[in-house]
Amino acid sequence: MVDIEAQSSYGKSSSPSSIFNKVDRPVILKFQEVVYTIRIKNEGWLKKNSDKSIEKQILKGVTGKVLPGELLAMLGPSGSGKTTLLTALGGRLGGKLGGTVTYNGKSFSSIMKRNTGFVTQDDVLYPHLTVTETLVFTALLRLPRSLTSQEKVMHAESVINQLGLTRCKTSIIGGPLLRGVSGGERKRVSIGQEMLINPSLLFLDEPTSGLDSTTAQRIVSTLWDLARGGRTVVMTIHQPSSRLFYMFHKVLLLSEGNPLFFGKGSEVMDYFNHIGFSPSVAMNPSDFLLDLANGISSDDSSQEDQNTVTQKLVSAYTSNLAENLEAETLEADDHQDDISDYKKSERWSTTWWQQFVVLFRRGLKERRHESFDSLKIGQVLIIAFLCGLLWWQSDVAHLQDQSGLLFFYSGFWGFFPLFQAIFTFPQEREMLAKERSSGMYRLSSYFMSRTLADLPMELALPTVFCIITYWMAGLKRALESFLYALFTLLLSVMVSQGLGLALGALVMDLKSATVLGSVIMLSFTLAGGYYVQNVPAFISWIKYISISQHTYKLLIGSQYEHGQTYPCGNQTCLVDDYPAIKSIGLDNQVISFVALAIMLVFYRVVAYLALMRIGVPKK
Ligand SMILES: Nc1ncnc2c1ncn2[C@@H]1O[C@H](COP(=O)(O)OP(=O)(O)OP(=O)(O)O)[C@@H](O)[C@H]1O
Repeated sequence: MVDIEAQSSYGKSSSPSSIFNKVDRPVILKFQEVVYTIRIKNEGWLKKNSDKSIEKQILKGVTGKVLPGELLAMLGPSGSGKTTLLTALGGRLGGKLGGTVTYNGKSFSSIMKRNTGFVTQDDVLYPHLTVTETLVFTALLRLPRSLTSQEKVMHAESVINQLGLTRCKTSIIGGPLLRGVSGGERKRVSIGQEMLINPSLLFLDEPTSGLDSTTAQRIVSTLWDLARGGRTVVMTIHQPSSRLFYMFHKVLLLSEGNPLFFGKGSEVMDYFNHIGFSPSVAMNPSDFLLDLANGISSDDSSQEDQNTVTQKLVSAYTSNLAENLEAETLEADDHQDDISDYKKSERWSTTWWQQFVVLFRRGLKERRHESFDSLKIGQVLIIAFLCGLLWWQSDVAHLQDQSGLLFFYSGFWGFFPLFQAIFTFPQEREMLAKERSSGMYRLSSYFMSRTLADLPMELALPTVFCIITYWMAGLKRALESFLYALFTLLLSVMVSQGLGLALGALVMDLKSATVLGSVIMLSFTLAGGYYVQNVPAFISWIKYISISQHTYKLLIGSQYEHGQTYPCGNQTCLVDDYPAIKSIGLDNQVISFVALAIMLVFYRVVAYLALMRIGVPKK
């Protein structure tokens, strides 16, 4: 693999291709009568007696056509359906979508998906990676396997240069609590990630929101240049300045899901003038359009109510524009180049192994601060030394103390990895959804890399803990017993980690997953055979799935044998008769190994299956 920072000087000397070059396979985007309905649950105690759910129509028959080289801006007030339509056109919307959307006359396919760039409203980027690292990792994952790693790095460098990111290429992206690059630079990084694949179709959800007008202008100019290279560019925008407005080739105006205008940006004012709506004073066209979409006519004298204005605009659209648009979208395209000509075999740009290696390296880089978190390491070391001191050189004469230490092992190393792992997938949800919906990698390569990247540190900490406490506390002085105890502990850590991964992936909400994790692990601990020796029969099943029970049993097995005695009062007693050992038994160590091994696999399979729903539109 290439070293990203070492390779980053490539772009200076050579620019392999410009992102503004012509695309090979232009795409004509057509959408006819797009209707989208959702079901909203009627929740709350006040609505107890009403119907369980209501239907809400978000898009009410939107039609349009965008040609290669055109930049379409979708305007409308907040909640008018812009993002919903953009997501539908980008092939990322599940649920009840009516009407037809075609790309060069074909429906959306996985090949089309790989030729589509989609920039979401919120920039979903890793905060601890630099601009160069972000784009290089994306290039390594998204560019075809026919290119070498060095060529991919050069390509990323050329995108950095062309999007004007050279000045901040070594800065980290940053996040809410971490200072990084500016909002405009972050947006350009998001656009750059999509430009790497040189898409024929580019969708952007409010790429200028939150930016000053000069930065917004720069971004729209970039999009305009990208469109000029034969791309079909569709974006949503809230309130563009008049400078920006005249850069749009086409404009779609929405109001509560109804189209009010679709056509050339240069003709929009004439159209509204023609149907009797014109601004009373010279104003920014987008302000005027938004007023109209909100049902506010600038003609103060009429004092019409907002619904009447909207109704008038909707019927004017139906009688003046709808028919022509319908006819236009039904026209056969003389476009011969078909996106489906792409080789069907290349569903993924890179091999499974390449994806795994890149994702593994990216994971290590992004989480190096977490893995080597001094607070986490300090916490484990302090507890290890405290345990060592509290149980200092206890021997079998203090069987109760020793078995208490073993039970503490199983409890502490049940909870600790569980709570580390619970955060894994909820924290990555948005990134996974974004990258999976653009067909960047297989779920299996992501899953393996994500779970394995954390493992070295996850296993190093219990190993250090065990080395410190085992010898300080004077547990059985035999290498064999030490290794047995260490192996048991590591196995148990991996099972608890798996449970944390599964809960995080299933619930995808940190608060609920943490509560659920605490309840489950506490139940396992209570049923571990230490506190309650005779678990009632009707709840005895919990023993079989309790991580603590199996870990405790194996740890006891590593220290004591049948028939071994210990001094109790004035006499000697059998360890077999010590209540906590008697209740869980010294036999059937193998069953506990098998049970833990099954749980190790089972929880990971559950996590994997739960992740399959992320980044895939709901049916
Ligand atoms: N899954 C959903 N559940 C409930 N409501 C939804 C859902 N999806 C969309 N909506 C509703 O549909 C309407 C349109 O949403 P959308 O995000 O498309 O609007 P928008 O025009 O992009 O708004 P904004 O400019 O504020 O981003 C909103 O009222 C929104 O609340």
